[in-house]
Amino acid sequence: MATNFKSHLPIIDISPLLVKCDDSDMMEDAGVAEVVGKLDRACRDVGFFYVVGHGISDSLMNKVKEMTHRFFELPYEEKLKIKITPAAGYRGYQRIGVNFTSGKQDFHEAIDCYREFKQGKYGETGKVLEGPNQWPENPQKYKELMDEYIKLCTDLSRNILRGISLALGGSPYEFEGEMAGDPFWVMRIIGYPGVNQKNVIGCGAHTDYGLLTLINQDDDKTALQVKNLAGDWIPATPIHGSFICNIGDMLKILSNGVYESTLHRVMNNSPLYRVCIAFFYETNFDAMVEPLDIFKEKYPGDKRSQVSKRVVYGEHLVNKVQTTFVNLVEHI
Ligand SMILES: N=C(N)NCCCC[C@H](N)C(=O)O
Ligand SMILES: O=C(O)CCC(=O)C(=O)O
Ligand SMILES: [Fe+2]
Repeated sequence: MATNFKSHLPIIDISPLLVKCDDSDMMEDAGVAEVVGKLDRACRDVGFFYVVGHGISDSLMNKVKEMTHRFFELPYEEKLKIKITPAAGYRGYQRIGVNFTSGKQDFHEAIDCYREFKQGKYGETGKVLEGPNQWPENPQKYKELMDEYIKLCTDLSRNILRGISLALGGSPYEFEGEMAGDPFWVMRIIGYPGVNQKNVIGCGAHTDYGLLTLINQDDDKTALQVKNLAGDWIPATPIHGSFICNIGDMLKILSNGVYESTLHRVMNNSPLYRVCIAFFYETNFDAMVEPLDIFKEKYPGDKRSQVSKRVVYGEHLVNKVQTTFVNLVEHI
């Protein structure tokens, strides 16, 4: 695990990158080069970092969390109107205890959303996740708000990945085109009830499945924990207005193992209800993901580059979803 940090996660102000991210020669800008250097260190050493200067307004970040609190406060019957089922493409609301990580029940409830796509577009594999996202009637305009948020998160993720692509020594566009020019995305809107006992596992240790994750979490509870090289769990204390950004399994493979996806878990050791909106930016659904030639050439002798993995992203995702919700299948 590429996490040799001791306590804090790095904080990166990416605004210089965003100013230039549409210029192909962005690396000539000193500000961009500095951001790229920081991204490289953070991705090599930690796999997790805070992003500030990302251009998504505080008021939108907050509104997304406020609306989410309002949804989870609704009575159970109300939330169950948009219940997750295999027939609904595993989209919708799941009560506490439905989600499993490594065979254990997690203590959270959530709405799961996936990018929508045309029936049949991704064959048999894609069928598992087909269907429209399910949105509640209340709070009103929740869907509209989240649609706007998803659009901004998609653009932001692509732009951060341009920096990461440069950080690996590639062009800005190694994670576009055939690999991720038509990126899939996943969004989990998650609620963790407050507890009065320690060490209740809100979400068990896992790595994320795709390229890059953007986490928008409540400011006043520390619950997300990241595992370092020494095996300690380091708290990812909230920083107001920031995203926590972390590397997923597909970026590990594409980078030839130079950057790794870091284990993390969630424990809301607080009596207060915590929400988190996790946006997962992924490759194309049908991308065959394997180490990119450019990174195999650049990092041939690297010990960590023994990534022989080759996986179709959509299959990786569907496998994970079916393991996570194995108990739902019986209730169709
Ligand atoms: N789409 C992503 N990355 N979701 C991460 C969820 C992690 C928990 C899930 N139960 C699991 O077992 O992985
Ligand atoms: O609740 C969080 O802070 C993170 C959740 C998470 O790791 C995930 O859904 O993949
Ligand atoms: Fe995660």
